[in-house]
Amino acid sequence: MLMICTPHISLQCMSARLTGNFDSKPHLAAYVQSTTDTLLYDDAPEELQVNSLCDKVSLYQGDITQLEVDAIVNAANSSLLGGGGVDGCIHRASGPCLFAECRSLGGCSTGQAKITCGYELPAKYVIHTVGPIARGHLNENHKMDLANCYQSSLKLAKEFDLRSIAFPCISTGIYGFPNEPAAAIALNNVKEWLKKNHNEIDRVIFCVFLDVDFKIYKKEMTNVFLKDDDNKDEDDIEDDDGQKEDEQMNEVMGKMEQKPKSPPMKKYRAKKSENSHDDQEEKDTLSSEDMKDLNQTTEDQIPSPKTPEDKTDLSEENFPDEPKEINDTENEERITERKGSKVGQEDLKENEDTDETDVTMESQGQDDINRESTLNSPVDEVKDPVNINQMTDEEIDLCQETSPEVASYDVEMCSQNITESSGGNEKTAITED
Ligand SMILES: NC(=O)c1ccc[n+]([C@H]2O[C@H](COP(=O)([O-])OP(=O)(O)OC[C@H]3O[C@@H](n4cnc5c(N)ncnc54)[C@H](O)[C@@H]3O)[C@@H](O)[C@H]2O)c1
Repeated sequence: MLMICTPHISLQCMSARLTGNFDSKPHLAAYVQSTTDTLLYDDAPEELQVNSLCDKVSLYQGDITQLEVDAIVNAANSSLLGGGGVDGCIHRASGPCLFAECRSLGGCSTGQAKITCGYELPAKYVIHTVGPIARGHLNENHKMDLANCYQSSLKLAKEFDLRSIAFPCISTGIYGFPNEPAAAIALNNVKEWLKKNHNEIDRVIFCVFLDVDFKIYKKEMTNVFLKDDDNKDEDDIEDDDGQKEDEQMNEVMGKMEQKPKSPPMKKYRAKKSENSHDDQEEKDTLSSEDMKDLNQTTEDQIPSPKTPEDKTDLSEENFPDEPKEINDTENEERITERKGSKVGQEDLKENEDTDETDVTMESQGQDDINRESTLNSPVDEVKDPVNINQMTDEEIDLCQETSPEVASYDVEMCSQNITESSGGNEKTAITED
């Protein structure tokens, strides 16, 4: 059943139909999975008879930080240190521990993805990916980079046994990727991945924020997924048969052991060492490109306590192609608010000497920000991010309490590194600027 959840139906009544592997946290709106009836919206078309591939996808319009899924994807920038738009919302909603963990990841290249815990978010994990900066016009590299964002994020979801994932419209905001081609790339890449990994995930949610994206996805989703019914070719039929066998097998296996929903980081580590030969087999079949990605993602994903010299210098010169901050009136308020916190000062300093932003992108970014704020996006409720260096031991303990997944992750060690680095390179980097 192709699900299209719209704001007309309150999430509360929808969550009443919530089924499947989702923890029901009463205070959190949850995304809807209606298993029986057609879901839908006022001018709902006939019930959409679609093949099983579409049982896995949903369209949701709203704030991604509200979704109670295994992972939400963040449209981040290459520093992974937060910013505005969906990136800013996710960082604000998840709390200071997300910032601390991102800081230990050493940035992320365009088209790649890295995973962190979700901390105070209803989602268990955040997959940070960096989309291409298209500035309103497209070339083949932009399209490939955007496709890689979806592929890398889904690859991480599979590695971490995540069963549900929500994507925002990556790169279509301040990065200026045109909305329609971006939607087509998102839908087609998710479809191709689902064809090969049908049993690896229960739900992929396309979380749109703006009406323009909702209209595009509503139209495109039926085209991209319904098309399968008409021109199913031999391979697909074979795939489906193969998948049917897998499904039966999984059903039997499923009865024998309850699959863990999504193991916390620590378990993942144990699993990795036990079945390293499996990983090796998988690596043997992966292409060299995938190998690079896989190594890059798996080794980097598990934050291990870093010695001071390990730190990657996150100052601006290491991320030259990052578009500069947009300073419009709303942002100015936000910026003044953030000036109070040390983090705000650091980030602002890093961004202060920014060169001219691209006019198209700026106006697009500006429109996005204005539109976002008119949509009462959570961006309006800006909370000052607490600076990890100023966190007391109790706060750090609280971080670890709120997210069992990070029990083994030493926030203290990380904050110690940060204190040292802010005493060392970062200060130098800033004065050099
Ligand atoms: N530096 C800034 O002032 C600034 C401002 C906006 C965005 N950003 C962000 O811009 C870069 C990434 O650009 P991008 O176009 O990939 O991302 P983006 O600018 O956040 O836009 C991506 C999409 O997400 C949508 N969106 C915004 N808030 C939410 C939400 N709460 N839930 C769901 N969807 C939402 C937004 O409407 C757009 O369709 C990063 O640097 C990131 O920090 C920075």
